[in-house]
Amino acid sequence: MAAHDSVLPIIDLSGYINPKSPEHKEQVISQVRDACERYGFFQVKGHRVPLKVQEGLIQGLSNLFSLPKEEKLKLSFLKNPCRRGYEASGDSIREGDAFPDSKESFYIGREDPVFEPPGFHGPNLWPDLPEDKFRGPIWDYYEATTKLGRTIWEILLQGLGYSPALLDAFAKRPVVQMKMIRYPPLSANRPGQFGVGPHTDFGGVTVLLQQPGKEGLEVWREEKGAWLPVPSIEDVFVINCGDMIQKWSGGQYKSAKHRVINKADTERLSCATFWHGDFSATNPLNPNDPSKDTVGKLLLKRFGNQFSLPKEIMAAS
Ligand SMILES: O=C(O)CCC(=O)C(=O)O
Ligand SMILES: [Fe+2]
Repeated sequence: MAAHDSVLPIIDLSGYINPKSPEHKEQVISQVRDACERYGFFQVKGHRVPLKVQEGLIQGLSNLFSLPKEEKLKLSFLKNPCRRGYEASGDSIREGDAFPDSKESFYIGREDPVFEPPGFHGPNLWPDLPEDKFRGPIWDYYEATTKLGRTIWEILLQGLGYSPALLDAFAKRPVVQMKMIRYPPLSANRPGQFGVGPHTDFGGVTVLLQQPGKEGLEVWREEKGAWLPVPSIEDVFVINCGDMIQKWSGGQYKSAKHRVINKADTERLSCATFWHGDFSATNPLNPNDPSKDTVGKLLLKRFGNQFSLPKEIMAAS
């Protein structure tokens, strides 16, 4: 495993999705397990998300973030009970950081017709842009990465010796949230300000697309005491495990700290699809886990802190 240490592995998922033999599939499962144990992060190719869909997403993000600020603020996520919509630069700060994140973001999730407390299901907010400029390509991408997130969960389960069929009970109507992000050019930041400050993701599997050629993501390597930059490669996704997976796998799969610093003097776009599972589902990575914590309970614990959810939403948890 020597060569692995200074770069994240790039795993070819075609060996799992379209295997030439059972061994081929097993090989991918064990590569993913090794990467999750060692880094909590890896990159994937052969994932079956068409390049056209990825390009459509990046173009859609560019269309959205170029809207006038007043237009974007009309869609503020702070006024939305499902926390869907627009988050302005400066709305998000973590304990210990000197400045709020410089990024601006836009959130969507499953498209459910009515709001359901505590706020993981409900309708999305869509900007006033023609269908083919935003909603169409964004939804295609959401669906494709939702499928990829499920495939990764299947692989993670098998890496721990469980059947992928456990996912049927875990994901009847999974919470899958998508965060589209724009990082301003470096010169727009204050000295020491992060695009996104150091954090771990709080839920299940994260499927991340970095705009090709726009670097900035770094992963903390505890053993080395150093940040490892994650290259931004066309048609390659970054996958990582959140805190729920670390907890539910008994620490076998890591939830690694990461951050974003856009060092370039051009904007950087990215998009994270957070695939969590059903709100009321319990641990599929250890079906004998005595704690009966649900996805919803664990998410609310963290969301509550980060977004200052209104009291009535917290009370419903
Ligand atoms: O933009 C990126 O590369 C990473 C974003 C991220 O870590 C997050 O939104 O949780
Ligand atoms: Fe993250």
